[in-house]
Amino acid sequence: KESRAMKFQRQHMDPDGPSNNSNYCNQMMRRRLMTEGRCKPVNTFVHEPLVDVQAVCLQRNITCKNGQPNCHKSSSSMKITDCRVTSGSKYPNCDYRTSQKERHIIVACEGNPYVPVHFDASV
Ligand SMILES: Nc1ncnc2c1ncn2[C@@H]1O[C@H](C(=O)NS(=O)(=O)C[C@H]2[C@@H](O)[C@H](n3ccc(=O)[nH]c3=O)O[C@@H]2CO)[C@@H](O)[C@H]1O
Repeated sequence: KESRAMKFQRQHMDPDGPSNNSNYCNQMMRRRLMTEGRCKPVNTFVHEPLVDVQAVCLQRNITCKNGQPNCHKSSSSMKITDCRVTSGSKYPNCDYRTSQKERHIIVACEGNPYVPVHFDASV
């Protein structure tokens, strides 16, 4: 069974990206298995080294969207790509808009080692 830490990496880590093509999200959402059963509506990929994203867990605690207190915000902005399903998207042909941004990321961390397990938001 996939651990939550590994699921976070599958869904949100792409250190070698971003590739500047408008099909990035259509390709990556499939490749990372987020178009099975349904088109995942929103997903962010982070284009920074894994160690830098793991280090976000060392920032002070802030409240997550779900009210839990185990979220942390990156101290600097990071290169990300937001993938958002288009209005014309029809499962199983999931279609995404690809938006490259530089934002602070907010992740939830859990476990020992205390590592990212959920992408909460970007600001
Ligand atoms: N505090 C916590 N501590 C520990 N665990 C926590 C905590 N909170 C949730 N989980 C768990 O995480 C799991 C999970 O998949 N949560 S999810 O909200 O659906 C993820 C969102 C995110 O993937 C994506 N999104 C969203 C915005 C954006 O900018 N970029 C972007 O990518 O959309 C998704 C839906 O919003 C679930 O098992 C839940 O129990």
